[in-house]
Amino acid sequence: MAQLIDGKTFAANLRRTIAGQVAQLNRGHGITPGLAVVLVGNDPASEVYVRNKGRQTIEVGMQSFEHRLPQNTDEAQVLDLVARLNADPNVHGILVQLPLPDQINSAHVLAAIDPKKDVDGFHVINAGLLATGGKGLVPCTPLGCMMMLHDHLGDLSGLDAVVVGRSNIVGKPLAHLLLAANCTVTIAHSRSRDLPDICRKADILVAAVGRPRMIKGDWIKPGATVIDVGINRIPAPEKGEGKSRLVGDVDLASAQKHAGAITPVPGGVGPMTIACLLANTLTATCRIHGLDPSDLDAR
Ligand SMILES: Nc1nc2c(c(=O)[nH]1)N[C@@H](CN(C=O)c1ccc(C(=O)N[C@@H](CCC(=O)O)C(=O)O)cc1)CN2
Repeated sequence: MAQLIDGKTFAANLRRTIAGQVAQLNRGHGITPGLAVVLVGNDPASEVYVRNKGRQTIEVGMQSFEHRLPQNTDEAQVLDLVARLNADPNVHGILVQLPLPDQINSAHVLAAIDPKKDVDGFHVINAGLLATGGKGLVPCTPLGCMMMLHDHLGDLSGLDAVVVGRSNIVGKPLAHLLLAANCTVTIAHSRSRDLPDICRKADILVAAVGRPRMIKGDWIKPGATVIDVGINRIPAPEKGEGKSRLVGDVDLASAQKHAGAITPVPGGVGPMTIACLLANTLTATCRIHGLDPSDLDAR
């Protein structure tokens, strides 16, 4: 039976470390990191994520600035807010919660964020720095996946990694991070031919395709480490009428019989996303103030 990689505990430990580093930054330099989160509209899942981000930001000792705009906000209004946040010296990190309402072009908004404050790591400058081995800000979910992989496997050099999914937010940045860690990386997707066979070659299998329970146990190499990034809400009539449950992109029950270790959904990669957002905010704060984040005590 596969070991379950506990993202909740991992994230809690990371937040404890970050809280210590924030206190250190505050004591030593009089700096308090500030994170601004922009939520446009009333998507129920986004509401929950933004609330959790605000709460956890405060818990680690950072300042939280929450900006809620109505569903009918136009692009110019969001761009105006981003410009003000770019110029605000108390704000070190800016995050615009996705998805945005249809009338707003996300690419325009993400491009308007100062890359130094882009704690989501979605700006093309940060994407380019990641692709070319530079020192930018790395998207939170892939960063969390790498932390869990290093913790579980140590050195990843020479391992075969298959990433199923090619999004700009997860699949592509994670492929770059795995490559930088000396893995042999294959990016596959829903249209890849012989997807089960491609997956069976993986020592590290990452599922980020957005299709509930698509990856079956017999697609997994015995003993492989499986990272399930999927967050899919499916109907759960057994819990009562109109109820739903969260499942990943991997069929956990069958995967557990083949994998060596696997991240569950919920409780795997998800909690690491917000913890890594806080880590990125700390990194951004240090860099903006000309400090080296690695000088902070990581205990
Ligand atoms: N600007 C961004 N927008 C979005 C991102 C992002 O990284 N930046 N990612 C997702 C949503 N997201 C954070 O924003 C996020 C998703 C899931 C979780 C999480 O902890 N999931 C839990 C389950 C929570 C639940 O019960 O619903 C888990 O997997 O255990 C945190 C953050 C899209 N938008």
